[in-house]
Amino acid sequence: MTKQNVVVSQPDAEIMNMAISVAVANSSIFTAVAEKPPVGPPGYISISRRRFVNLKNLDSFNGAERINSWVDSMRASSPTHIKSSSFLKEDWIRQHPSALDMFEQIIDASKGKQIVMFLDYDGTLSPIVEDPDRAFMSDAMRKTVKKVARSFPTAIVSGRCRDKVYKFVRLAELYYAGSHGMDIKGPAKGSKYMKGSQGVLCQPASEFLPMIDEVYKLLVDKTKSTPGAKVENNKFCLSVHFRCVDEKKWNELSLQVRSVLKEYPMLRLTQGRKVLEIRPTIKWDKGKALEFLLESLGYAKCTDVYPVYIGDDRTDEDAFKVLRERGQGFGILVSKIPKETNATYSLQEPAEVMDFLQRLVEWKRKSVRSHAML
Ligand SMILES: O=P(O)(O)OC[C@H]1O[C@H](O[C@H]2O[C@H](CO)[C@@H](O)[C@H](O)[C@H]2O)[C@H](O)[C@@H](O)[C@@H]1O
Repeated sequence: MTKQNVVVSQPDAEIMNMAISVAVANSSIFTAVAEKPPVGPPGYISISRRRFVNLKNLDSFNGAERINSWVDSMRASSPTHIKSSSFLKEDWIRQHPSALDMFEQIIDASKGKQIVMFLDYDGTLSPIVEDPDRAFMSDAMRKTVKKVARSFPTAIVSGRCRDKVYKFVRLAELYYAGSHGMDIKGPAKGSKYMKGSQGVLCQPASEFLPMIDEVYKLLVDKTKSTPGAKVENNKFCLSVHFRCVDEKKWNELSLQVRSVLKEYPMLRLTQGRKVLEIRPTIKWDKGKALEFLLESLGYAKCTDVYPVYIGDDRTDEDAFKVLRERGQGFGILVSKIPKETNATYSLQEPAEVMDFLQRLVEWKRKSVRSHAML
């Protein structure tokens, strides 16, 4: 990495045509979409804004039906509503076996390859709780993640804003991709895997900051009449929490969100666990963040890399899909209930995630020791 900041040209007026420059050394992620030779400083690659914004698939705000379908789907995927038959569950587990049960096979497949770990935060490293500000991770989990980071390059990939997730995790040796990957920073301590990576590596949505702040204020104001509603500012995206809102009021809350967002076609909605996420309509997600980090670590074209992504939410599916398409490594979905997923394996809850990570660290320790004795 020669330069470490994403440079984005002028805001609003020509938003659809402007170029975005992203600092990536020898990048291949962006070259495929680059229309013109770089116009930014050396070390930056320019991407046409027209290409960067996913116009065809603009998941932008387009009506009450759409938002109602989000709410219906949020309702349907809530564990309190799902009564899956034991047959369904067994079938699902056959298709997505427990990563703990498959541990030996996983290790065999990773032999001779560099494992790179990607960990989602909420619902993966910390249990889901009512108050998003109190989603603490246990000290035991923190110690485990610290050991993981000593053994393999490790990144936290979260929908939360990077600073906030850092405050929960408090490990300076990790890469952090906050705001669903729209804010990536290297380890504060520096990295043995990527020299000079302490700074911000990628912020592809920085021109959206003023808009996100504006919409945050509007949403706070609009939703204050709905008891239990909470709007969280995740810097490059926003979360509107439904968890503490009476289910009878979910439609009302969704309509409040709609009434604000209809004025902002450059923002789109995605759905998480009892949360609607509002984010820029750029083609960037946790999958792109994973690719960016692999590339930055120098593994873009390596056949001997083995990325492992663990996550519990819909937004993690983008990363699972990338791994499936690359045919490298695998995803692990954290879920107690059968869900459609691109992950290969499953784990039931954060406690099982910790077991899996501990086994991985232990295996690594033993394999380093046995190599040293050769
Ligand atoms: O990508 P993640 O790290 O999983 O972040 C996704 C969202 O997680 C948080 O919300 C979720 O967890 C809360 C605390 O357990 C829970 O109250 C909420 O219902 C869940 O949706 C976080 O607050 C959001 O901002 C993140 O986008």
